[in-house]
Formats: sequence, structure tokens, C-alpha cells
Amino acid sequence: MNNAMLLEIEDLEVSFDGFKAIDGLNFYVERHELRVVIGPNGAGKTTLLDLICGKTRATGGRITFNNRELTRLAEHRIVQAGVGRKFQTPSVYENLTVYQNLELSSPGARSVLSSLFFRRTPELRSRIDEIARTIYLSDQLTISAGLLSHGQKQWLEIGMLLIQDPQLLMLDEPVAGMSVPEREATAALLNRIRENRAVIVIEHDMDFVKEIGRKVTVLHQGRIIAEGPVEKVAADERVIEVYLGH
Ligand SMILES: Nc1ncnc2c1ncn2[C@@H]1O[C@H](COP(=O)(O)OP(=O)(O)OP(=O)(O)O)[C@@H](O)[C@H]1O
Repeated sequence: MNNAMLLEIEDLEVSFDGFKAIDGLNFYVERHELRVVIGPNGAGKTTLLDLICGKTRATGGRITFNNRELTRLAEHRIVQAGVGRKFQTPSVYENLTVYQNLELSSPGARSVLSSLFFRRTPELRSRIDEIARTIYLSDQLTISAGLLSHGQKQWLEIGMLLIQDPQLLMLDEPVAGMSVPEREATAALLNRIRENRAVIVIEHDMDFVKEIGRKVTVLHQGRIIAEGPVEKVAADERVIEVYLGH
């Protein structure tokens, strides 16, 4: 086992009524790596993230995170182990301010808020300010999240995960519906986030994949058909064939 790896997936398999959506997958992510997973519809991308975060159970193989087996852990234990997942649609609290959304997402806030002893510590305040800067929302802290643009809501949700300080952040098509400047800002954001943690991004938008400019894994029918730098993968004959066939 290589300790440099944060996530090690070996011989992973899941079948739904005999159909193998993930079929003998070996997939490794380093500690401070930003990995893009692409593939045509039905390739198994979302299923892979579902398996890592425990939403779907594997029918074979192992998922090891920080040398700890995740395959049989409950979903909330996997979150506690340091895995954060953002789904495609933003789910922010529209009636609360940006600041409150971040505050409520901080570790332990939900249980602490219900007690009389919740303290808005200076440490939490400066952490929220720092995250707000990272996600380009410093000037929006006091406005209702419902007033943000679609792209800003996506960033806020990324911030709500960052405040929990996960070691691995998984994002499912974060730029869907974003404008070109928002998309470019998101590529820069993800590259900054990976300085402190690992990120796995599922993506369809090849312009965005090129802007991110990191290692790409191509899935097709539950298997990896290519892996490497974006230019190499985009020139791979099997990848071109699979994409043209759809
Ligand atoms: N719970 C389930 N029960 C049965 N089949 C499923 C289930 N979840 C996924 N599948 C099937 O597994 C295959 C992979 O689906 P998945 O959603 O992972 O693909 P994807 O690569 O994320 O595709 P897309 O780009 O369309 O989101 C598909 O054929 C899908 O129909």
C-alpha cells in the first residue's frame, strides 16, 4: 500500500440486477490532487461518487481512504472520516444570509446552535471570512443566499463543504449552468482548493476540463479506458470513439 495515496480503490464493482455499473475499477487519488472524471452518459461517474460516499454499497472490491476501509462505513461516518460531497443542484438555505449559511455548516454548529451556549468565536468569524474570500463572496456575506446568481450559489455550497475541512471534496458537474466568467473562476477556485486537500470533479464540459488542466480519468461502461493529462486523453483513439459514438 502506498501511503502517498489518500484514496485507493481496488477491484471495485457494483451491479444493479446483474448490470455492472462499475466493473473492476482501480482508481487512486493523491493527497493534494485535483482529478477530473469524464465519460459519456451512463459511464458510471455518479455511481463512483455514490460508492465513495456510501450512498451506494459496492458488491465487490475495496475503497480505502487514509488507510481506512470505507466500504462498510455508514454515510455519516464517511463524512466524519473527511469526505465531502456536493451534488449537482445547489442546496443552500435561501432565506438565510451567506454568512449564516457558512456558520450553520461549520462543524458541530447544528448541535451547538440548539443549546444556549453557542458562541460566535473570533476564530469562526475569521474562518468564514477566509472561506468567503476563497469562494468570491466576501461582498455578499450579509445578503440572502436566495439573491445570489446560480453560479454564486454553487460557490456558496462549495464553501459550506470547505468549512467542514474535508480531506477529499467531490463535486458533480459544478459548472453546469454557469456563465463563461463563472466557469473560469471555478477552475481557478478548484486549483486553489487542491492546495490543501484532494478534489474529484465529474465533468461534461470539455472547455472546463481544459481550463482545470489536471489529470483526467475517462470512464466508459464502468471501466477506465484512459487516464492522464487532458491533452493526451483528448487525443486517445478510444476516448474519441466513445465520445463520437454518443
Ligand atoms: N440505483 C440504480 N439502479 C439501477 N441502475 C442504476 C442505478 N444507478 C445507476 N444505474 C445505472 O448505472 C449506469 C451508470 O449510471 P451513472 O449515473 O453512474 O452514470 P454517469 O456516468 O454519472 O452518467 P451521466 O453523465 O448521465 O450522469 C447507468 O446505466 C444507470 O442507468
